Amino acid sequence: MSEQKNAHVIPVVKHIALIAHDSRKQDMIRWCDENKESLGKHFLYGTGTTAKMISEATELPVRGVNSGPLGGDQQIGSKIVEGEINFMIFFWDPLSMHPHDPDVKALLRIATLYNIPIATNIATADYLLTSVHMNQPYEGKLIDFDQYLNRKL
Ligand SMILES: O=C(CO)COP(=O)(O)O
Repeated sequence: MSEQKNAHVIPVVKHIALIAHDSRKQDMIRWCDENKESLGKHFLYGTGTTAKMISEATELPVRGVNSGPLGGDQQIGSKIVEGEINFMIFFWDPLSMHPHDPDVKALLRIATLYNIPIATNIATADYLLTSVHMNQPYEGKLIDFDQYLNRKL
């Protein structure tokens, strides 16, 4: 076997945050289900309820933080600042107000500031997931990589 074949293979893996407001959760679940194979290559985070619903519907492992209204948006924002998230899919609700609107705005602000690609609808999420950047090996900080490989979330 050639040396090349024995070379250590680095898996293609990015850290993606998945977040959806209630009126958009079904869109998020459907999109995740349709893209299950591609998403399965990446490490997924989500706000509490979104993460739970995606995991239950698709069996994709999604590491949940708190629910959005209970600080989940801020936790995701903090992970962005720490360099732990590469892409954000955030299906926010453009038709209603939320009690944690300042947190939503703060998350969008911090993701913009840190140059994180953000998809707020299915069309853009499709572009992100099929982008060459999504499919380049991860070069940044990898957290809990062993856990990721074993899918022990
Ligand atoms: O409110 C949210 C984002 O602002 C989403 O939170 P959940 O995923 O917990 O519903």
